[in-house]
Amino acid sequence: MSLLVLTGVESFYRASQALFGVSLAIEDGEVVALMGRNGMGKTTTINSILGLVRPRAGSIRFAGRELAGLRPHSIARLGLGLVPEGRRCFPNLTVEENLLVAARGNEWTLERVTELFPRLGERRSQYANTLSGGEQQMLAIGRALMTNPRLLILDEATEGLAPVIRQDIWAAIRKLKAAGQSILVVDKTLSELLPVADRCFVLEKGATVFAGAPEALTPELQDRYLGV
Ligand SMILES: Nc1ncnc2c1ncn2[C@@H]1O[C@H](COP(=O)(O)OP(=O)(O)OP(=O)(O)O)[C@@H](O)[C@H]1O
Repeated sequence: MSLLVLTGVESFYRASQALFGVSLAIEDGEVVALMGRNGMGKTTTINSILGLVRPRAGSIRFAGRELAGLRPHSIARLGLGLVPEGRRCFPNLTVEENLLVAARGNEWTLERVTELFPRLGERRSQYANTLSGGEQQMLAIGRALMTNPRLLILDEATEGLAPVIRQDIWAAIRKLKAAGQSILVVDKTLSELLPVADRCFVLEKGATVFAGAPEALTPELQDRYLGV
């Protein structure tokens, strides 16, 4: 059984339709890339999975369960861990407190997160608002992992960060993949994303227009669907 399956999802913001038929599937342990130019519906797809936007048509099944009608907190509890665009941590809690308040389950611990991101270990008693942008992003990923998600969702996790920090984050994503973590990634850095992805889905105007292995996403297709 697939971990996550979207079939013909249509979502709206009030009267304005944003998704016109998004279909995608993620198997357990896969890293899946969700791609497309700005405004094509990637974040709306993620919001639809999480129940933050209610689809009006189509189906979203997570671990065999239809998510339609469930509230966002119930959906999150089924095992979805989001790292949102623009990293949200508690500014007035320390790194350690930020991680501990997110903890649910016992596979991911403070120790494991700080092993993945040693910088967080070095700064464990620092307040989150004193961290650099990259460190806050690592903390946001650490917080999502502390919930022990069956599926980790990264929405533009490397956007706007210094190159050396982006490399740390990609290295962490590769380690998570090697550990068998299922991940849905939205990111514009194709040179990092394509080698780590098992499968890619490309959205155009709110619909899935490509589904396949990263090797099948030829330079021509990249140009057609992702070029500026
Ligand atoms: N809160 C909102 N209210 C109304 N329309 C919205 C809202 N959020 C997004 N949209 C519209 O929905 C469509 C899809 O946007 P979405 O943010 O999902 O795209 P995206 O692929 O994630 O783009 P980006 O890379 O810019 O984040 C766009 O036409 C956008 O203008």
